[in-house]
Amino acid sequence: MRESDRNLDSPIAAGAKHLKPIKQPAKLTSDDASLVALPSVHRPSLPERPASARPLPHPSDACGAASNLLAAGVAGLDQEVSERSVLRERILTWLQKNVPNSRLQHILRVEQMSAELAKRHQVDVAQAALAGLTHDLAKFFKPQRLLQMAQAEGLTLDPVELANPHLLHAAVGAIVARDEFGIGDDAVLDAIRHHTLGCPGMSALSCIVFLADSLEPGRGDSLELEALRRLSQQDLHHAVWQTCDESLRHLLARSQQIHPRMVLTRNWALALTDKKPFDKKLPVSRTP
Ligand SMILES: Nc1ncnc2c1ncn2[C@@H]1O[C@H](COP(=O)(O)OP(=O)(O)O)[C@@H](O)[C@H]1O
Repeated sequence: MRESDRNLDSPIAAGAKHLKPIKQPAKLTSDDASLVALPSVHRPSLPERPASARPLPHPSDACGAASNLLAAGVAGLDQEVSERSVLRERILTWLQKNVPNSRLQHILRVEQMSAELAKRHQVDVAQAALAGLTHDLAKFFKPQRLLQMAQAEGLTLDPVELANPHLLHAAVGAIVARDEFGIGDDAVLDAIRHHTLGCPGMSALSCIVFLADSLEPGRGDSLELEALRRLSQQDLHHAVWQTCDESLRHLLARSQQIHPRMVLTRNWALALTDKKPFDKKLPVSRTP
């Protein structure tokens, strides 16, 4: 299911032919904004007076205080939304210089699908959108650069990564997100790190970006993909398990090396999935 952009037969490349032009940075909706916590407002303490001496607050005072609080909250919210929008612009400008347009379109669809899945599963939409937007920052780094950056970071590389340095684009992408864009949110950095192979115990946010990377609409419209998209709306762990199975089948069919972390991710997600009978509409194996 997963293909490099260099392969013109890849689902992404195929899907990209039917793609819309690069979207302008979407404005955050009021729904997204509502997920941002209002900042607490410091109120100076008043000298104590006996209860009997305290005048009852005039209703208009209460209204004034409430509207001050609201104004302070809205200002904080506006600032956070505008900081996010500035960061998104910076990332988009960087991506336009560092990845081909077909990959940028994929990234934008991953951002979008991550945000939708986050909303559906009550996960932070802003974190999901940011992780989706940054998951492939290092996708087009050359193998030598990936190896060198991973080693400089002190990462221990296993034999499959040494033989396939491209797998390191996930871990190196998190380094770029941190160093180039100052992203310090560990949940977002983990979601970038785990977007290709997953990781046992990964958060709902990481599950979402892992799934969005494999299932975004540009990946195709096979029955399997459609079924996995429906499943991702209902049950993240079940969808991670099935998506790993799909990727593993694909790797086996092409005689590619398999990184064991995906097998561990698959076993973890399988163990967390209720043993319900399969949805008849969800194919579990390919028939010739
Ligand atoms: N478990 C795995 N073991 C080895 N290679 C893998 C595994 N999962 C994915 N890959 C390979 O890693 C590369 C990158 O995967 P991915 O990040 O999903 O990229 P893409 O977005 O191009 O599909 C692909 O070439 C894919 O075949």
